[in-house]
Amino acid sequence: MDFSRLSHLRFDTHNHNETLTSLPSAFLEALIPGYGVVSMIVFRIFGFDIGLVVSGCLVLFGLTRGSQFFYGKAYGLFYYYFMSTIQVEDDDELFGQIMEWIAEQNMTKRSRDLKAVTKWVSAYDDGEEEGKANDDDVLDESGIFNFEKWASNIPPRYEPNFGSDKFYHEGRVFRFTRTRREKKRSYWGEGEDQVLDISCVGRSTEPIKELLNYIKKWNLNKDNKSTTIFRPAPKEDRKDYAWDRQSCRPSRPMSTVSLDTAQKSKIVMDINEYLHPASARWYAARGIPYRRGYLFYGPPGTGKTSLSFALAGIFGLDIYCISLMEVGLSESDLNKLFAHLPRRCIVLLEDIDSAGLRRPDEPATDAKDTASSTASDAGTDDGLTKISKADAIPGSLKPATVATSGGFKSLISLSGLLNAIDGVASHEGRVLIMTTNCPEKLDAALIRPGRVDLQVQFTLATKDQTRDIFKRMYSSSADAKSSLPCLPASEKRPSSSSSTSTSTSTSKTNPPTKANEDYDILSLLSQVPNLDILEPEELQSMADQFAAEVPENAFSPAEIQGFLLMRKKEPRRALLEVKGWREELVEAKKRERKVLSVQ
Ligand SMILES: Nc1ncnc2c1ncn2[C@@H]1O[C@H](COP(=O)(O)OP(=O)(O)OP(=O)(O)O)[C@@H](O)[C@H]1O
Repeated sequence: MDFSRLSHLRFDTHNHNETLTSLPSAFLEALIPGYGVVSMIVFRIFGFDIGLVVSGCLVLFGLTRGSQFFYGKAYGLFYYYFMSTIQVEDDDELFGQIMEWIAEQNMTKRSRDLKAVTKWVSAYDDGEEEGKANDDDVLDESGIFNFEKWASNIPPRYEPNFGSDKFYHEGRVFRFTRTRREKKRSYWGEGEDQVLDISCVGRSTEPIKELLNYIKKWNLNKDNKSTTIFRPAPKEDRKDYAWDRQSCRPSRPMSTVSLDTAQKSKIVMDINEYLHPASARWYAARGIPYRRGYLFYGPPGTGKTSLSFALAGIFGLDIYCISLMEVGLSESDLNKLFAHLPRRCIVLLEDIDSAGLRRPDEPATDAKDTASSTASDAGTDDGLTKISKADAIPGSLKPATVATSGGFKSLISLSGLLNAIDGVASHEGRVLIMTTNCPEKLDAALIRPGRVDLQVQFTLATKDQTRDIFKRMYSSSADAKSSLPCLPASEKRPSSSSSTSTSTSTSKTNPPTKANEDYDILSLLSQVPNLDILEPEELQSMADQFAAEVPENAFSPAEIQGFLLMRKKEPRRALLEVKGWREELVEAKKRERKVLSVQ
């Protein structure tokens, strides 16, 4: 730029030969090298002064920038004095709910600037996504389910991109702003920290609060009821937040847990009464800590976890799972976890006995316990545990840091656990469920009334439970049918009342035409049967026959369910084969064999 040319520029009001256009020309000459030559050429060829056009553009540019500047300033002042805002951070449950709601609003539908999200989903999370995929198009030409093909059918979710936009709700205009914040490290790697600002005109946040309540209700009323499962956040993140949302499962209906009806109703009624808002006042008026604890005990696979999830579903509670065997989980972590629970929730402490919590002065009774006590000493030497409270059983609650199966050391002493469960800092309003296979190994202090209010026994399958499991497996109700995969249309065959294991293996359908080394496997696919549809009376009679073949209190519901799952479309085959399976299982249990030849 040749600024020396600016020295030629002077405001001479007496010189009328100097036109107005020479003023910007002199500026442009100084700012754009060669401008004078170009303007002269244009003038000579076209006969007009290019300076007029350029100065017009400059004035427009200046006006635009100026108005932008003043608009920004004015909006800032207006925003500051006449608008209200509520901010939501991305680690809050509300963030996801708002994004889901806003994704369905007109603002997102008409926007030309969107963010497509293909979310990582866990096995349980994808229930909702599944609905969006086309189930008929998930098998390849050989009839094999292809996950990539299935996943490619799921459309991404479109969300508003970073920035601002406005939307209307119930006659009011709101401003939605999504911004990035500095990145923070999370369990899954480096994640993006985002915030949402929802604003409205007016000096009250009331309309935004109403909107957020509306979104929460909208979220609740969506068809798919689900239970969110939380686990302790990874050690390095625990100073920021205690819990990590792990997955979201469709809620388990209570009816799918086979248990004595009286027992089920007793638990449901007890929790229902406890959760009622009036109960909190009742407890407070009597000086009783507002907490409720349950002990579910019984052999493995009898439905302890299943009932916990069904209860969470029925009461719309989230589940907070803690394993005392979690590596690195210290007593202060445990206290923090209990202190950071929401107002109402279920805390699930699974397999409490295998955490090896016991009084150190108890004699070791088996090999595992011997290992435990050895490690207990080692653990104490580490100085990793300390007695934080001894009010429950004075004097006797030394740290019980032990090694259990797998060689991990639980850093939690019995006193530390008791302190977390019902210490002064502990949370009120939660439902604590502890599960165990060996209640006799538990310390009496852990299950004393006040900590455990109701003990629920789970037994090996009774005749009723066996019947129930059979009926649920083969029920032809709409729900049951829709959850079963179907064969490609060309390979469907009518169900016949005489279909058995032999009929499926001899069924003649077109073998796969592809000549490749997988031929044998692929040809088996053509023999996969379709679900035998049973009339209710027939189903009842078969369930009775099945229950008559399975000895009472000998097998767990999980074992029976496992056997039926292998024949989930073939109730008749299950009836035919139950005897062989029963004998094999009884024999295996007698000889303490872990593997079965009939499954
Ligand atoms: N009473 C039951 N009713 C219905 N299904 C059951 C029942 N018991 C077990 N099952 C089935 O068996 C499987 C294992 O059940 P679950 O995990 O609830 O058992 P658990 O008692 O918690 O076992 P563990 O003590 O080993 O943790 C689940 O798939 C569940 O559906």
